[in-house]
Amino acid sequence: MLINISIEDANRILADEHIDINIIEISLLDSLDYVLAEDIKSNINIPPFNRSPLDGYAYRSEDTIYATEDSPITLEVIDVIQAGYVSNKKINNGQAIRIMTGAKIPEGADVVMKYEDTKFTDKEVKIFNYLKPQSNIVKMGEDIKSGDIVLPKGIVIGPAEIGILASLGRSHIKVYDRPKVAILATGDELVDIDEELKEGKIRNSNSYTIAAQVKRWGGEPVLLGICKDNIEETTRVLKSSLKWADVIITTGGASVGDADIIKEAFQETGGKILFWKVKMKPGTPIVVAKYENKFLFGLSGNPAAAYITFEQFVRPTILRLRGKTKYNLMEVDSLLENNSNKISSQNRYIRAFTYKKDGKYYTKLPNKHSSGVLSSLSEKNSLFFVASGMGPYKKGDKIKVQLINYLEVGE
Ligand SMILES: Nc1nc2c(c(=O)[nH]1)N[C@H]1C(S)=C(S)[C@@H](COP(=O)(O)OP(=O)(O)OC[C@H]3O[C@@H](n4cnc5c(N)ncnc54)[C@H](O)[C@@H]3O)O[C@H]1N2
Ligand code: MOO
Ligand SMILES: [Mg+2]
Repeated sequence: MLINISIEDANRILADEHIDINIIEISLLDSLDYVLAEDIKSNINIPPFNRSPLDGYAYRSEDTIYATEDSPITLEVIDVIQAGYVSNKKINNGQAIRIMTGAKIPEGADVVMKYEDTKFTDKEVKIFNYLKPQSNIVKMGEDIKSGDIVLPKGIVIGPAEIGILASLGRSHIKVYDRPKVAILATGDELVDIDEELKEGKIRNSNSYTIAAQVKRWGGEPVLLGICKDNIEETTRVLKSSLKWADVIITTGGASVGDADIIKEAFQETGGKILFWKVKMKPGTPIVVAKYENKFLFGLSGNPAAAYITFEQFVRPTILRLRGKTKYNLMEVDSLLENNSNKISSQNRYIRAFTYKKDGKYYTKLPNKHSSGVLSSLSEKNSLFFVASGMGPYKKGDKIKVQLINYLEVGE
């Protein structure tokens, strides 16, 4: 078992683990934010015909070569085409058809002039200037050509992709499924949110924080409730969850206390421990195991430690399980707003609020930092990483922060 490893090694070990991704078929609108699991090829041209981009008149360009402001050319109007309809008339010399935006260009016409630049009656239209052939004609296949791979496998489905799929007539598509994530709180001291608080007890907040983080990154959280610090009971719950969950996250019992049994429980399930303890604060005692193709994350019981180690180590795994290939958090250069007097003896992620003003990012640190304090994580959107031995920092120092809610956008 690897113990007390660096943050980089922990990330590398996790990234090297093989990921089995499930593919499901899903209805179009439900596919928002899923990753596409098939190449989408078009079997039609879009638009499927040459069409008018304007409300105006379609005619033959050659008829109007000599049209000028002072000496307009008059054409006979032989039909009207609304969008969605076609004309069975062919335009000959000296003729025009009144046409609406989106309608199919009639046979014989090679140009469209908008209403505003003409003078017209029901029977005639006057053209005052010459337009080259093909002016104001949207070509068949301008948007999508038949045979094109319009959406490649691996892209994230957003509103535009949903529209493209709709235009291709796809009501169902193949996507990578969302991982099912079982969440278990462990600790004799825990009661659930609707239970009375007796002496020595605290409420289980971790399960809810973690479930919200899982949801935010697109996993499907399933709360397993609370387990006592008992290895048999914990192992039993883990084993039954391993039958259906892709990921199990526990909180508590990860350290060296008498009742800290998570590492042993992971082993009892038959899982292989990938590592235990990472050189960082908060969250040092994280334990990660693999059982077949499933991941088990044993996070510290301390609420801020669980929150931060989730973002560093669990989030990338959830995103990979959803078929995403980009999963690093966005990092920005920022200016520190307050002094941070501590010299860090260990690598440390400090919770922070980062905002933009006049084109620059600024970062404010809260007063409370302890790994047992959850309240000061409220409205924090970033983490200031301080490597071991670094600091103190003062107001105005240039720092780098991770934005917790945004993924890095790369090529
Ligand atoms: N002798 C040592 N003691 C500790 C060490 C160490 O290296 N040597 N490491 C400390 C560090 S760092 C951390 S972090 C914690 C990790 O603790 P555990 O993962 O074993 O978690 P617990 O002991 O079960 O609980 C810690 C703390 O968190 C509270 N807690 C637990 N579950 C929840 C929950 N679901 N919701 C809210 N709060 C929860 C629990 O009551 C404790 O206060 O160990 C240090 N000790
Ligand atoms: O690593 Mo622990 O999470 O700081 O208290
Ligand atoms: Mg403990």
